[in-house]
Amino acid sequence: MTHCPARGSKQVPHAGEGFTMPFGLSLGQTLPEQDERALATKHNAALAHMLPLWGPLFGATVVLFTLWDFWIMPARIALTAPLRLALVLIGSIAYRQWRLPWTPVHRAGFIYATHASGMVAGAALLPNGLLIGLAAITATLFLVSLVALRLSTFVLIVLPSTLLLIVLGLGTMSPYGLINTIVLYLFAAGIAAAMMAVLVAFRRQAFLFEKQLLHSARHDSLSGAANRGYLNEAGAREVALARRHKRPLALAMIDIDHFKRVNDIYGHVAGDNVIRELANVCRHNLREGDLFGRFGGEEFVCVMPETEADQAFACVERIRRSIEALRLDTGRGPLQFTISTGIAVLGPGRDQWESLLQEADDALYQAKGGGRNRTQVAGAQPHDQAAP
Ligand SMILES: Nc1nc2c(ncn2[C@@H]2O[C@H](COP(=O)(O)OP(=O)(O)OP(=O)(O)O)[C@@H](O)[C@H]2O)c(=O)[nH]1
Repeated sequence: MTHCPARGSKQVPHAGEGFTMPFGLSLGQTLPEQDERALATKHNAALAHMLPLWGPLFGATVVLFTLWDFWIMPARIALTAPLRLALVLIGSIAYRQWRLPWTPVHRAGFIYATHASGMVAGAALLPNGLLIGLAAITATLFLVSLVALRLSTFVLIVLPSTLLLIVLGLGTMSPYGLINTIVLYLFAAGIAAAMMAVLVAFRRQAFLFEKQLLHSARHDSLSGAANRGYLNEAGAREVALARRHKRPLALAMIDIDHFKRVNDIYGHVAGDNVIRELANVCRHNLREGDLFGRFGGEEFVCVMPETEADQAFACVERIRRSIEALRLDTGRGPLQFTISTGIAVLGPGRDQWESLLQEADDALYQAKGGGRNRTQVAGAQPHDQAAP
């Protein structure tokens, strides 16, 4: 048995420190690896929605630029138009997923790189064209700040068109014009990269807020366990999965004995501490894949996938003995308490969430009737299972 906190009882992890900005934004802040991955997945999904808009957007810029080429130098249109068209066609490969292992970030990056390179290459064929090309890729550069989540991705996306701008500028511009162009371009790229950093900080903050909200909506604030709504939702899912794959699953319903008396004698603050302590002991004894939730006032439910009746019994008995050995300090003297538990396992006639709960509740009732401070497995002989 591992000692990882059970599911349904996890706390929201804090993000790594970063440089704090106005609005509480933290630049350079890092989230735990799992959260970074979840954020990237969300970002990719949003980008996948945005990608179809890029086609008409870039298509319109290419048409505008071709008209511009025609106006500036009609004689060169036979050169510039096919060049731009070729790069646009290459870029349009990325509008489809095909069967390539590329994410929407890769696809958006590829589209930007080919279209921006098309703008630069076409512009270089016109007199003073690179200046116009510079303005065009500067404008589209800001799209990259929406796409990239890391500076390295940003650099990788803008690198091809940047290199092309420098190489073609070396061949077609005066040194003075080239330096001006590069300085202006780097300035724009720097602003776009800074925008990217701020947007990423916003995204991380929104991600954390959403996660905290979701955690509060699903968990009980006193014990930190899953609340009844989430317990029912996640528990029913576990039962359906176990039923489908014909895997064992055990459900334990734990109830504090004579809790009303605890409240009456030691007060409600001590009663609340009892609930917290019980939740801590359960969390400590359950597996990471187990689900732990507060079913009602002083009643908790543990859903243990891949667990047979005897394993569930051993686990619950460990919890029961730990609780029995606890001494809590209260203003009215030391407090000891005990628990009773009913266990039900997935099987014929109890293969639904509700029927399992009912079985466990009946077994709990039996445990209470048998004298409390004991564990009862549904369908088993009380004397086999009861605590000595
Ligand atoms: N301190 C505190 N008390 C609670 C909380 N939720 C429920 N209770 C109390 O828990 C008590 C439950 O009492 P009963 O349902 O009579 O059960 P019991 O006294 O534990 O008796 P048995 O279950 O038969 O052993 C009630 O007095 C509730 O007010 C809570 O969050 N904090």
